[in-house]
Amino acid sequence: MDMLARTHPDPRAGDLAGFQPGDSLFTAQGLGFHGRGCLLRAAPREDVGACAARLLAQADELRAEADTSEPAAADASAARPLLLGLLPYDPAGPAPALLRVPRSLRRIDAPRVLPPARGGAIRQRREHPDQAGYERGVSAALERIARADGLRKLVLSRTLELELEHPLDLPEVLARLWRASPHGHTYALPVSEDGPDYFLGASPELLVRREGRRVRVHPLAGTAARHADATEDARIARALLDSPKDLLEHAVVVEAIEAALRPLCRTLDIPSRPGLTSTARLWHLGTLIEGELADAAISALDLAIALHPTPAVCGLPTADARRAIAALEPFERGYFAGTAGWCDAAGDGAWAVAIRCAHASGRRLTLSAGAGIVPGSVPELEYQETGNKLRTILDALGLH
Ligand SMILES: C=C(O[C@@H]1C=C(C(=O)O)C=C[C@H]1O)C(=O)O
Repeated sequence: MDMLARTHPDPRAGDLAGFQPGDSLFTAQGLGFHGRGCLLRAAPREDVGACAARLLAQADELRAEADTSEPAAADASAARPLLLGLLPYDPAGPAPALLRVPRSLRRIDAPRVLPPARGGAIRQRREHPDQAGYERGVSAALERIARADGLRKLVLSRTLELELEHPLDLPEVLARLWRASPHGHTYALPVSEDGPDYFLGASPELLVRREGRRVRVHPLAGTAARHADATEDARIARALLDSPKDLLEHAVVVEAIEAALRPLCRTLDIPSRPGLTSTARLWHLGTLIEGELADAAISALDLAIALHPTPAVCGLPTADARRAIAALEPFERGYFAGTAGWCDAAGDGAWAVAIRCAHASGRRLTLSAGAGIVPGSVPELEYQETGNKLRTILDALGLH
């Protein structure tokens, strides 16, 4: 019985060369899950938490049935059913939550495919909104915050729409993304039934990881562009650690995460000041928060739902920021600023904030990036910051 095929028939195990349209990928800290096919999936509009529990319980039952009729699995890791998922920024928006228990799953520990030195070419590009439109949006956001009716921060984003010479070559592009950020989270999930549309990216930001009762969250907020000269780069990093505007942007995120986690944890360790996290192009303020769950029944996905969206991608208070973003951004975020990750039947898992990403549909690609707006934000600098974030994903995709 082939209800839960244990490994892909592809002989090149461990190699992304076997990645096919319709497959899913999520990697975190050098460990990747490559899923193929779909054994079980969420029903449209089903409650995400309840649905995940139902899918994993069903997958467990199917595994138990398969166990009685099949020899023991060669890959012990496959014995625990696991779902790969992508949740949209707005749970009430048009993009549905995607949760899938893959028909077969394998663990891969390195991309191995060698991407060519040069990537794909861009035929057309359009910024939406354009620079003037984005900067007007930042000014309008600052006015809303200055009204002193409660809104303290909002994250305003923009998109870059591209038409490419050729559709993305997925194995190549995923290897490129993974290599570009080996310590981050590389993800690629099909957003259509048969797999031609993908949402993919390489996020430096961990929304939440759960291992048993241990919980880890690593929010990033507050950004500065890096410099090629090492002395200047170090000066920029020190200045970021002392920037009142960036410290405020960051503190708001930590405050919201503490409010969400405190009731769920019996211990919670929150450093009093942020540290630094770097990517190839950017410095970020980051705070590593660790805790111990009060109730081991709370899964990684439950935690992701409780935390999402943090003010790193939305704002504070959340409901006010959501409304302001809907009024000021002239596009639907879809899966951008949502979360991508995995969860197993024991409740363990990891979810990344879905940023530094692209929605790919044939030769069309939509990239999105946002920046936190607080008192002291300067419209032109926020435009540049979102440009640096967009360049990160363009570089990682090998586009020029
Ligand atoms: C919203 C994005 O990034 C988030 C916003 C940041 C900021 O405003 O400084 C930094 C890291 C991320 O939490 C993005 O990359 O699009």
